[in-house]
Amino acid sequence: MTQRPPDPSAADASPLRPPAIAVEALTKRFDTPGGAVTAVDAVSFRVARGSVTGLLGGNGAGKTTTISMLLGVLLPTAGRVEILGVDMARHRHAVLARMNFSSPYVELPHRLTVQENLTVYGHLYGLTCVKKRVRDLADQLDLARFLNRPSGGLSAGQKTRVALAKALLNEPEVLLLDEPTASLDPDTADWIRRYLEAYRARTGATILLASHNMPEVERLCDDVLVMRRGRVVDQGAPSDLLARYGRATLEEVFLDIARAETPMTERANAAD
Ligand SMILES: Nc1ncnc2c1ncn2[C@@H]1O[C@H](COP(=O)(O)OP(=O)(O)OP(=O)(O)O)[C@@H](O)[C@H]1O
Repeated sequence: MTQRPPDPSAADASPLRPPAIAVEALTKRFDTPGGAVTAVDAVSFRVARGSVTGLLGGNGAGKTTTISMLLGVLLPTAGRVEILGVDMARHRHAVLARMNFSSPYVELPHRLTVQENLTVYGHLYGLTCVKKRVRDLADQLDLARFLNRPSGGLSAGQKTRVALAKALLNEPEVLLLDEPTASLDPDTADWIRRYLEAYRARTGATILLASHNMPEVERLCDDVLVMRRGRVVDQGAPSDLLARYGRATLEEVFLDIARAETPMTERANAAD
């Protein structure tokens, strides 16, 4: 496991290095019996290296579909994704070892124990000291007592922690997290947030985090992307969004955007 130097007090938006994530006109349409559904509609955004960026949006806004396309597990209908400067459509395998994800919607094989699951993934990721890495992560994420239990028999919160351990096996430079603290009790959720903060501080990793938990986003994120009906309708630092909407909390900003007929950015663009 290569140890990167502790990075960043701040995200690296240097124009000389490609951003961690660059997305251009990304679109996903699903054909359904009821007609085509445009889940992601010509979305463009960048995520700076070393940042923790929140991906917000109401149910069905397109967050999971976007993350799936960033991972390359879902093919875009149109548009382009670059991760760490690598075109995912053409050279996905050159960058997969440097990224990882966790999602409550992707379950690990139920019958395998936690230890077996993490070991299989460790080998898939080509780690050299799988046993030690699994032991270390089990210690860090307080999973040691679950290692010999079948993954399918764990509680939702325990599964979330195992999924995070799986996502950290290869010490990714780009970590995509879909609702990482969903179904965790407040104490465990707080512990996971501290873990992610420490992980970012130690490794300089970039984290893109879809979340419905606004205090979590305010605490963890340097930058926020807000999706609505498949489009990115606003982006900025939490403090910028609070100032722009004249609100005290991100929750209020979220409600303003969710309930607006036309979000503020679209109104501004229309006026240009
Ligand atoms: N495989 C699919 N086939 C058809 N429609 C889909 C498919 N996957 C997603 N959708 C639709 O695409 C839209 C975006 O879904 P997505 O899961 O990306 O939203 P989300 O922002 O992650 O929502 P949530 O917060 O509820 O998890 C929704 O209207 C959803 O019904």
